[in-house]
Amino acid sequence: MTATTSTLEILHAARARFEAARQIDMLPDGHRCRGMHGHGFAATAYAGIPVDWAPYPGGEVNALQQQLDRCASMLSYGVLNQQLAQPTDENLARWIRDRLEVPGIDRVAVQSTPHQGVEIDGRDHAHIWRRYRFQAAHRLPHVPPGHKCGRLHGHGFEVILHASQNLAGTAERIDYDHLDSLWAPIAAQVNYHYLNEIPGLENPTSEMLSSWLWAQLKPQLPTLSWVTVYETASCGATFDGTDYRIWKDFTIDSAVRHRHAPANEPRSAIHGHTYTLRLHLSAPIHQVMGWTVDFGDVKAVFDPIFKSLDHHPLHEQPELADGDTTTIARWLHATTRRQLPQLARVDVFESEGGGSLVGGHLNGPVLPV
Ligand SMILES: Nc1nc2c(c(=O)[nH]1)N=C([C@H](O)[C@H](O)COP(=O)(O)OP(=O)(O)OP(=O)(O)O)CN2
Repeated sequence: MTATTSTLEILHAARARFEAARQIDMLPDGHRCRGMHGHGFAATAYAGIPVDWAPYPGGEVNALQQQLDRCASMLSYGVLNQQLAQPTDENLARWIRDRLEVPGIDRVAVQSTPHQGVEIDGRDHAHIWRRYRFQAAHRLPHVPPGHKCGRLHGHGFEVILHASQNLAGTAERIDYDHLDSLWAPIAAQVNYHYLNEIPGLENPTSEMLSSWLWAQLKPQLPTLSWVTVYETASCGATFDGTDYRIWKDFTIDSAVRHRHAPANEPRSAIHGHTYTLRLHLSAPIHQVMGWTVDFGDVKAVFDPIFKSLDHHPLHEQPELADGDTTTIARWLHATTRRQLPQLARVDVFESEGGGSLVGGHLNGPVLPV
């Protein structure tokens, strides 16, 4: 459930890490995860927290964090089977969700490794995802002369395959392993290759790559819900079979204080964060360029706003005086949309996974931060 202000949806987010052991007995004999083993888990909760629930306006993310930390501490350095019989990622996410004493929980995600996880959405559906890497070269043949992406260059690309399926009663490893088996022939085509030489990838933007991957995979994986392509660590595209979305991350190092925090709350004093700002844009694909909006144009348009925030005291700007991530994300959404009407959503994280999401619609894949 999201909190809504006129046309905007707002989600607060928090993440907690915990180390724990588990064995998953329902897996077939011989499977590596049948034996006792351990993971460094990350749990993330997203909630549209109603006004007046947190101890002070602007304290929502911290209040959610405390709740999530409490749940994680019940699991930390323990054997998960003592809490739940089949501690798959999906079951863990439900277990945590059921113990969060927070109104407006929208989704809960669990990552068992940096490369895989499950998210339980507001309709109780499970979305599993798994991340793959490949090394490849490309050039964008239609960009204007002098554009750096017109030159032959390369990336360590990352792809996340998201499948929407309810794993209840089935073995989680079948699904992760199934994704692996579908990815293997694609990896053989793209890894250590020049993408422009692959039929269908003559203009290999992130957008074109995401829809090309979708076309390869969807017939074999009807539950495929999104394909996400990271072109670099800070930008990429997502395709859901119909619509494209891109995102671009920015990092700002800024000071802040929470105006409404009580004096005994550390956030009432001047402090600071290395924030991650993630701008999501949604637009029809340009038929020649093969992209929605050039990442470079997003950077150029956002640059003055970026410069007004980076290495500045945010709370000294009248619109940001409250100092919390929701206020910052709302302001960024309003201010940036005037210059970039394709802006669909803004995420502001003050810590790993902890922050606020603001936009017209907040559905879509939650990308690991
Ligand atoms: N919408 C798209 N825009 C751009 C794409 C694309 O696929 N879709 N691709 C490129 C280039 O190939 C390029 O490699 C990406 O460059 P850039 O946007 O500059 O991203 P960086 O991470 O290198 O930028 P930083 O300066 O590190 O922020 C261009 N545009």
